[in-house]
Amino acid sequence: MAEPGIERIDIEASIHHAWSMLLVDPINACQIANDALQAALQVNDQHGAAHAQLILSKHESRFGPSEQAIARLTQLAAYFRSHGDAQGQLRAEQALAQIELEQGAPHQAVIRLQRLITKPELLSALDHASILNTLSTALTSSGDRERGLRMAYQALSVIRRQQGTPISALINHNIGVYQLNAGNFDLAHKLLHDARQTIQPFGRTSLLGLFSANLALCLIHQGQLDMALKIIEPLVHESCTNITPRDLGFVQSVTADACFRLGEWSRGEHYLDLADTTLGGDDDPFFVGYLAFLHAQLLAQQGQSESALAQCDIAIAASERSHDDQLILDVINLQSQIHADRGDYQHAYQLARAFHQRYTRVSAFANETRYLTLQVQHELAEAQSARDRARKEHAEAEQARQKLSQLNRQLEERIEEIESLQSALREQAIRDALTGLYNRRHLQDALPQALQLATRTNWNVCVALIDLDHFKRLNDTHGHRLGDLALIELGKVLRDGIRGSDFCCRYGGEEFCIVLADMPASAAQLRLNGLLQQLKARLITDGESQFSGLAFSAGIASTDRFGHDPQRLLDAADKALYQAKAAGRGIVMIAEVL
Ligand SMILES: Nc1nc2c(ncn2[C@@H]2O[C@H](COP(=O)(O)OP(=O)(O)OP(=O)(O)O)[C@@H](O)[C@H]2O)c(=O)[nH]1
Repeated sequence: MAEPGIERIDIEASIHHAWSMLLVDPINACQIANDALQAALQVNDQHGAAHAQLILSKHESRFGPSEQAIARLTQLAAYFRSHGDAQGQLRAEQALAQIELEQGAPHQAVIRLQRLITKPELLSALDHASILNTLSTALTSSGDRERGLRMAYQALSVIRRQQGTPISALINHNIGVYQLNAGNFDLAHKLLHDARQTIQPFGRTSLLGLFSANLALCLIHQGQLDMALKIIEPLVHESCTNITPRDLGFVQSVTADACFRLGEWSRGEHYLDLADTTLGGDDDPFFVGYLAFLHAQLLAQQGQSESALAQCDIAIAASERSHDDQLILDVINLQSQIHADRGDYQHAYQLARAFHQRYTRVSAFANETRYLTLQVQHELAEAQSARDRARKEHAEAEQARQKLSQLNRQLEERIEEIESLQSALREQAIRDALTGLYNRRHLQDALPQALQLATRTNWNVCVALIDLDHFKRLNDTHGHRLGDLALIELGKVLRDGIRGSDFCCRYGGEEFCIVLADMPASAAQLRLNGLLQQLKARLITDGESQFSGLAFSAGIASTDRFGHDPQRLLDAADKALYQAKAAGRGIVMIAEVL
């Protein structure tokens, strides 16, 4: 059995591909969707199957019986809703709105579509633009032309980064049709021409038929009949699989129209017959009106004025329903001509006046539309530049914020560096470089502090001065290097031999000082004697010479005898040290008050 993970990716990719092709190459899109459906059913992928069916149903709604499509799309919309698939639901509902629109229920379509865009931020640009485009057509069909136009331009602004795509062509085309109906032929020509150019590379699709038919209709209104025929006639014999019956019927009708206006009556009649067959039974008011008008032209030319006028009445009624002002003007004009040809000048005159009144109204509307178009474009451009400005400001603020936090980081690093440098310097200032012990400067700060603490805690503190014996001789005999090593060794013995709360420092030269807290003088003497023995036992060597039996003399002064004045204690300890030296060295003496 196939690996389900792999099938899932294939199905998803196929569905995505089919969606993107549905507009321009529906036959191929359906083939791909069908394959995806089979694959999805095989691996029991309900989600994939539903999306594939959605594509097939959408196609069916354009090319096949709509009742079946409605039933399937309704089912699919419910399925997507119950499974929380917002995009699936949206696409199914949009397809339903499209059918409602084609079935002449634009109000219903408007309500459905407006529900779909309540949260535009959740839609992809393509889905959003597509819904706005359908909504635009639905609004225009329901008579709200102004909002229809606004929606179309809004759709265009939503996909402004995807110019040249089929959907942008579709939107341009719809605005072109809008301008065509309003009587702004130059603007309509440009939009329809651009839309047709965009869609042409995709081959002979239904869209090419539709866009060409509207462009040809525009050219007819501009009086460029040959050009109109040149564009539309080659598309007339499309097979029904590539083009929807409505689009094909429209192409055939416009071709007939161009022929009639060129005076090519039998050629036009042929195309009108084709259009009748293709559109037979379609009750869309636009097609009903257009076909009736074409028949009226032909009948009038054949001298059957009564039948021609009857067709004109049908055409007027239908185009009033489809809000097609241009067709109404054409029909009134034809009616007037028929009456004039029959010698009924009174009727002809009345109709000419009606034409004139209507024409004035339509022209005013065309002007209003031009103005509205500019206004909408201006509003959208303003909104766009406000959005761009806000985005730029946001980006600049973010950049500044990042720069600031980078500077802060650098500053913090610098401060840390300075602080560690300062503490290294502080440490350096109170440390003796040779032995690593504190130096005399530290003693000057630390001794008064230790004595102050002792006053509060009622401890006895001993200050001991220690001086190496016969150090000069050692230096002279073994050299300064060994002398240094002897100092380092004594430093180690002292540091390792005192408690954590005590401290020792190099007082100067070969002299050291220890401060022992919470200790009577006799205990300090005992401790120092122990250290003396340790030192004596150490072998001091620099690799070349060696020496052992190094000794020191020491004098101890305690607070219980000399009080808490640092200098008095140091002086007393120094005196005791002197006495130890005098007494023969290698002795630890306790200073006594005389
Ligand atoms: N190698 C070395 N010698 C030092 C250092 N500081 C002081 N000295 C030497 O220590 C010696 C001290 O000599 P003296 O003051 O005469 O004392 P002593 O030779 O130890 O004799 P007594 O103290 O009387 O036992 C001098 O020769 C100094 O040069 C040092 O950092 N390294």
